[in-house]
Amino acid sequence: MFIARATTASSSTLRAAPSRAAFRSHSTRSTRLPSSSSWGRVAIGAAGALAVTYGLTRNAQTIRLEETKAPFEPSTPETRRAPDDKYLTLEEVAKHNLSQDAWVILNGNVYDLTSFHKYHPGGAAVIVQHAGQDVSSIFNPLHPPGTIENNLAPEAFKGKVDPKTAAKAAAAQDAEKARVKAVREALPPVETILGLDEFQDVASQIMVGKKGEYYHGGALDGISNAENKSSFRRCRLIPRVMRDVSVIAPQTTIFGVPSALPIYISPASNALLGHPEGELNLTRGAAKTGIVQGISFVSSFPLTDILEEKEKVEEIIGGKMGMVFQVYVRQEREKTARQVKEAIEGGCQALLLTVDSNTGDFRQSVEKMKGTTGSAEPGRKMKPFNEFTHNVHDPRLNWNDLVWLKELAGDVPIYLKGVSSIEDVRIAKEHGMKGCILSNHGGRQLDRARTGFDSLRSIHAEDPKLSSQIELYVDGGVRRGSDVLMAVALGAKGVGLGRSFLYAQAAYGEKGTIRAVRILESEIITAMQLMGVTKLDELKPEMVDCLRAL
Ligand SMILES: Cc1cc2nc3c(=O)[nH]c(=O)nc-3n(C[C@H](O)[C@H](O)[C@H](O)COP(=O)(O)O)c2cc1C
Repeated sequence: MFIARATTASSSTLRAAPSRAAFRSHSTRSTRLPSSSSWGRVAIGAAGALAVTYGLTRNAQTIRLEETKAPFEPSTPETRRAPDDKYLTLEEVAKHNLSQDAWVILNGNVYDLTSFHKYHPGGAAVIVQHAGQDVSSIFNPLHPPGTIENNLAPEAFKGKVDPKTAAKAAAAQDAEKARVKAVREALPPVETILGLDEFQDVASQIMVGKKGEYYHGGALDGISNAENKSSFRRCRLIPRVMRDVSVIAPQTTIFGVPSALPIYISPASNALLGHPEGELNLTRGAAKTGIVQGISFVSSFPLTDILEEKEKVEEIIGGKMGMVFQVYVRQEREKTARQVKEAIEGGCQALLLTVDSNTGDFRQSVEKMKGTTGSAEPGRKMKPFNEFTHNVHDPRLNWNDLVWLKELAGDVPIYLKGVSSIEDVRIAKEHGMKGCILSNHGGRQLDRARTGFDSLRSIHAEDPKLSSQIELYVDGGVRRGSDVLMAVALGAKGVGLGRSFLYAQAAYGEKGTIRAVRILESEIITAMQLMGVTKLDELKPEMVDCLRAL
C-alpha cells in the first residue's frame, strides 16, 4: 500500500506507480523501496510529525498550547509491543476511517497513518480509502519486509487485533464492498436528478452511518447548519416584468477568474469518503462546466494528484480551468508554506484563508457514532478530534499573520473564508485582502454562528457600498438558483456550495458534478428571466424582500 495508488473506480485495482507527489527523483516503478535515503527522510519527516504532541494546560482563564517534540526513533520489535498488551477490537479500528484520523490493520498490527498518508509515495488516497480496514492483502504483495518497521515512528503503532477476528474483518469488508457495488448498479440514471437535494438522497444509500453523517452533520445542535438553508427561504424575490429576456448572460468572475456562473465549488475535505475518485471528480466537473473549484487544505487526494488532474483536463478542454486553494494555518507554519507554494506553482489563482477554524469543530452526532468517549476530567476535549485539530489549526492565528501569508502569496490574491462581522470585513480590506467569504463553515464550526446570507443582509443594510470596495461571497445552504440570485442582488459576487457537490460526486462521480452545475445553471437562467434581468448586475437589492428582520 505504501507505493500503490488506486486509479479507477474500483478500489481493488491498484497500480505500482509513484505519484508525482514528492519522490519525483525516483523513476522506479518497482515495488522495492528506493535505495537512496530520501524515502526514509520523508518518512522520517512524517514520523516526526507523528512525534509532535500538544498538551492542553488549563489556567484560570486561558488554555495554553505547549509543544513538545519527541525525538524520532525507528520502531523495533521491542517498541512495537501492544499498549498494555491488549488486543484492539475491529470496531475500535473501524472508527478511525477519515483522512484526519486514519488507522489501518496490517498483518494483525494496527497503525495510525494520519500524519503519514500525505507523504505516502503512492498518494494519500489509497490509505484514506482503506482507513479503518485491514490492508494486509493489498499491502503485502507490494512491499518488502521491514517497510513499516523502518519508516514509521513507534507512536504510529497502536496495538494488535486478535488474529482470530481478522477473517471476520475481511468478510465484513467484502460484504460492504458488495453492498456498495449493488447500490451503485441500482442507482437511478443521473438524468433523473432534477434538484440538488436529490443528490443527498442518492448518496446516503452509498454512505451509510458515520460516513453520511460526516458530510451531513453540523456542530453541536446543528442550529447554524439548519439555518443556512432557511435563511434563504425567509426571503422573497420581487420580479420586474415586461422586459426582453431573450438573451441571458450569467457569466462573471469568481476570485478574479472568469466563471460561467456566479457559483463555485466550496473547498471541502474527504470527497473520497463518498467516491473512490473523490476530488478528481470535482476537478473534471468544474473544468468541463467552466466554474471554479476550491481545493481543501485537507483534501483526501494529495494536492499533486489534483494538480496533475487539472493539467490533464485542461488539455481536454483546451484552456485553463479555475482553481483556488484553501489554506488552514497549521501550528507548523513551514508545512503550510510548503503547501501554499505548491498550490501557487501548480496554477491555483487565489488563496482562501479559512479564518473560522482556529480550533477544531465538534460534531457530536459523528463522535457519538464513532463511540468517542470524553474524559472524567472536566474541560478536556474529546481525543480523536483533539489530535487532529492541534496538528492542523493554529489558535494563535491573527491579523499580523497576513504579512507572512501575503509574502508567500506574491501576486496571488487572498480572500478570507469564514467572516461574519462587518468590522472584520473592514479590517480585511485595510489589510489588502481582495475579498471575504461570509460563511459559518456549513454550520460545522461555531454552532449558532450567523449564516453567511444573514451576514450579507446585515452588511448590506449597514453599509450598502462596502460590496463595491471589497469582493463579498457567501456560502452555506445554497440549494437553488433563486438563492444565488438573492445573494448577488444583495452585493455578493458569487456563492459557494460544499455539500451539494460532495453528494453529487459521491453518487455519480464526474457525471454527478456536471449534472449539479447544469441543474443550477438552468435554475439561475430561468430565475433571471422570470426576474426580468439579463445580466447579473441588473439584480438590485430592492428586488429582495426579507420577510423576517435580522
Ligand atoms: C464534509 C465537509 C468538509 C468541509 N471541509 C472544509 C475544509 O476542509 N475547509 C474549509 O474551509 N471548509 C470546509 N467545509 C466548509 C465548506 O467549504 C462550506 O463552507 C460549506 O460546506 C458551505 O455549506 P453547504 O455545505 O451548505 O454548501 C467543509 C464542509 C463539509 C460539508
